[in-house]
Amino acid sequence: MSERIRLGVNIDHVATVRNARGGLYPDPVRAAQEAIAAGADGITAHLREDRRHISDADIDSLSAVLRDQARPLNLEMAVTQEMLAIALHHRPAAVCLVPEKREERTTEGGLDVVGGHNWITPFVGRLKNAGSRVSLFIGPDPHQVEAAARTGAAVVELHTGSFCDAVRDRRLDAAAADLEALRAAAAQAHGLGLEVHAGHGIDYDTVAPIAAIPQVMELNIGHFLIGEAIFVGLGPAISKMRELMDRARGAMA
Ligand SMILES: CC(=O)[C@@H](O)[C@H](O)COP(=O)(O)O
Ligand SMILES: NCC(=O)COP(=O)(O)O
Repeated sequence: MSERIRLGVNIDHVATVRNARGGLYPDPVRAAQEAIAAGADGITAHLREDRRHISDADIDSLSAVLRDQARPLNLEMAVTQEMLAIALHHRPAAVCLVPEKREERTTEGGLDVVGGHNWITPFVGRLKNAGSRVSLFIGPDPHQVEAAARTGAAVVELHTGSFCDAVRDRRLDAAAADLEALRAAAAQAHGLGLEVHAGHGIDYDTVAPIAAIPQVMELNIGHFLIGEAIFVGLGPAISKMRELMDRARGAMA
């Protein structure tokens, strides 16, 4: 399996910069349009309960603009009634259910689907009935993968944060173990009929081994690309990430 791997660009941290001063600049919608023009296959935005970056107005605008451009919005959200109502209103192409803790700096772990099965499953059903493709953001844990398949979700997005942190910190044994866990979880999920995505903390140094996992069909990458855009521009940052993804995939063929 060496189909072209999709790139979803997460624009949360364009909104972080905007919110640092208030006002409207830089505009996440413009970032989404420039990301699409640079080759992104879709846009991911995380509407957090505390609205620390992406706002409800951003989601309103992104929904309209991406629908007009026939590009998917992947709305990341917590499993709450508030977020469900927002998702049912916008009916985005994709919804990714993620865990949230108010005190966290960023998403720390994956969704506990094993523990939350009874309330996650009907939540998935409501979103599917509204026409959204539902993804569950989970760690590369075989029990979580199996539970995710039982919810009726179409996709699992594997949390790559532990692997990326280990590579950054040069903890090579931990990185190897994390990569093996990602590979095993991807194969297991695919075998259960789930589409496999991956994301969190991916940068130029970590994208290749993740993109080389044959079952992975989409990467969602944000913080690093927005940071790199400060130095080289969003388009060139995305183009380089795209090239690294395609090279990793091509090496598999
Ligand atoms: C789920 C995930 O890993 C990210 O997409 C998430 O959006 C991270 O949260 P922040 O963007 O707030 O860091
Ligand atoms: N789900 C992962 C995502 O959308 C982007 O995560 P990051 O690259 O901002 O860490």
